[in-house]
Amino acid sequence: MELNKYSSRLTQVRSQVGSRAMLYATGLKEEDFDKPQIGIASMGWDGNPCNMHLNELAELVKNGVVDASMIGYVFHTIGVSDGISMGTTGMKYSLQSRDIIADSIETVAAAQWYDGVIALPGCDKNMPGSVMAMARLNRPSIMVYGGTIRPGNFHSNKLDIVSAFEAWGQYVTKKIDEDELDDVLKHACPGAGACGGMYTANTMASAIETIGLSLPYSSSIPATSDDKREECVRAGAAMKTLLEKELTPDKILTRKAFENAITVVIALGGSTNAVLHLLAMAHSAGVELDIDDFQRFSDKTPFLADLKPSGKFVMEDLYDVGGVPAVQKLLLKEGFLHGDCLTVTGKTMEENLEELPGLKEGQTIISPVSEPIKKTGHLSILYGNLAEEGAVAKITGKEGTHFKGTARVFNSEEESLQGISDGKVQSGDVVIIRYEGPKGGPGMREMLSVTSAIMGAGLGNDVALITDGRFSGGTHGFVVGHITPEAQTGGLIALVEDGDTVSIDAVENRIEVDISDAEIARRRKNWNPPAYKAKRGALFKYIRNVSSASQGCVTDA
Ligand SMILES: CC(C)(O)[C@@H](O)C(=O)O
Ligand SMILES: [Mg+2]
Repeated sequence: MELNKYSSRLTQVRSQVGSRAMLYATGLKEEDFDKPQIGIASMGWDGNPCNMHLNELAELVKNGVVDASMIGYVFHTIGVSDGISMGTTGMKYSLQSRDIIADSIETVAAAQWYDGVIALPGCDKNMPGSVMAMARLNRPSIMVYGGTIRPGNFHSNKLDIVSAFEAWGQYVTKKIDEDELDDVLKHACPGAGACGGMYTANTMASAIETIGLSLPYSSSIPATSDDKREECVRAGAAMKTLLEKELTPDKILTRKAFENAITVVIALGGSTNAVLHLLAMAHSAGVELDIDDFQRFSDKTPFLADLKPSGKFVMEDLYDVGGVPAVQKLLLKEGFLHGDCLTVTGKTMEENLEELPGLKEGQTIISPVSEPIKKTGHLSILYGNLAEEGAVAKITGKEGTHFKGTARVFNSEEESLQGISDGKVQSGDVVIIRYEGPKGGPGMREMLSVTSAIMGAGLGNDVALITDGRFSGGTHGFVVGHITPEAQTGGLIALVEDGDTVSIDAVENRIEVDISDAEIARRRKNWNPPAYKAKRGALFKYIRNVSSASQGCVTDA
């Protein structure tokens, strides 16, 4: 069988003289022209711990590709560091970077006729962006996750990036001083790797490994470990198998595989961003999935993992007790997963797991299914007059299931942070942060600075926060995001005023503001949508193209 189905369009067609001349210049010899060509998409760049080691890993991937008698071409795409841009207008570029990554990998691989793609992503948006491109291209593909960061150690406390955000809340409320704050910042991120708790990067890597597009353990192997380097080299041989079996993403990205991913995200207590990203990945793959599917699986999947942000442990700890495959093995045994889904090993999930160990005896990170942290999932899809097209809540149970309070309205993240510093937010308030939606923000910033300030200020159990923006995987507390329709497009969230009563019911899955129809009509008459915040450039294009949060914020609908 010919493995160079795509690249042969350049290498085997006599008239493609320009192609052949230029390929000679890249170092190919005559005997290389019938080898498959693999595009290696590195999201490496120096300025972000999640990504700063990826170019080096890409060279290891290339070695593995060459060892398997194929040609490897490393190319690059962009990234945004959520951790670095958080709390600033820079974060408006974060979500759209997912679609730029997808577009750029699709562009290079399609234009250059690569026979397969191996992607090396690190930070949050890199993983879904890579998979969206793989689905669109539908050529054999493997994602090698850049890996999780190790925890920082300080006075025998395990620190991570969220420790830094929460330290700020402690500092402004005078619980720690300047020196203690500095110590946290200096120790929070000890090297390369994506944020260490079950935050968005580790959530998406776990979801994608479960879907079957990464080799087993990819999501839990730490970034700086020898195991990660070894995984990179192994990807070449795995790619060869995929080419031989013609195992394309459409055979892996099935409805059942997405159901498995949702189940694992819920068992692990993963980021609310998984809702957006899995919807977008399903859209690229042509798989039917909607936000209500998340409720269906949340209703029947137990929340098991004592991982940060709501728990104690980090991804490296999970790796030490068996990693994501051991969690899959438990869930498969208990009947929560479809074992017959194909993966990039060329085998099914069940076949992969047969050869792999289960959770280590005596471990305390993953609860048994009979004694979960919470019987049902932490993700809820809420509806009501405040979210006629849906909203996503993260309720781990520690915060309770109902909240009724007084609206404290802010028209941006900055306003809300100022409000908290000024002591405007008090126990019993429902903090509303609006005009932060996909079009209004634009770009649905993550409200991690705000939720961490609330936590750090000790208000975590006493206030709720709702927004048409989104949350970091590091956010915990009583929070509802992705409110759709967003304020910018006239959702009722735009008409709420200070002092209104808002109720959130995470049992009945409702989110309502108590205003009469007559009052709503009166307020609506006086409301005009504010001007878009971008008038040209990338964010303007984003505003024009982006779909709602309930549709995954895709830009090609
Ligand atoms: C900075 C974080 C924690 O990585 C965040 O961006 C997330 O979404 O989890
Ligand atoms: Mg993020």
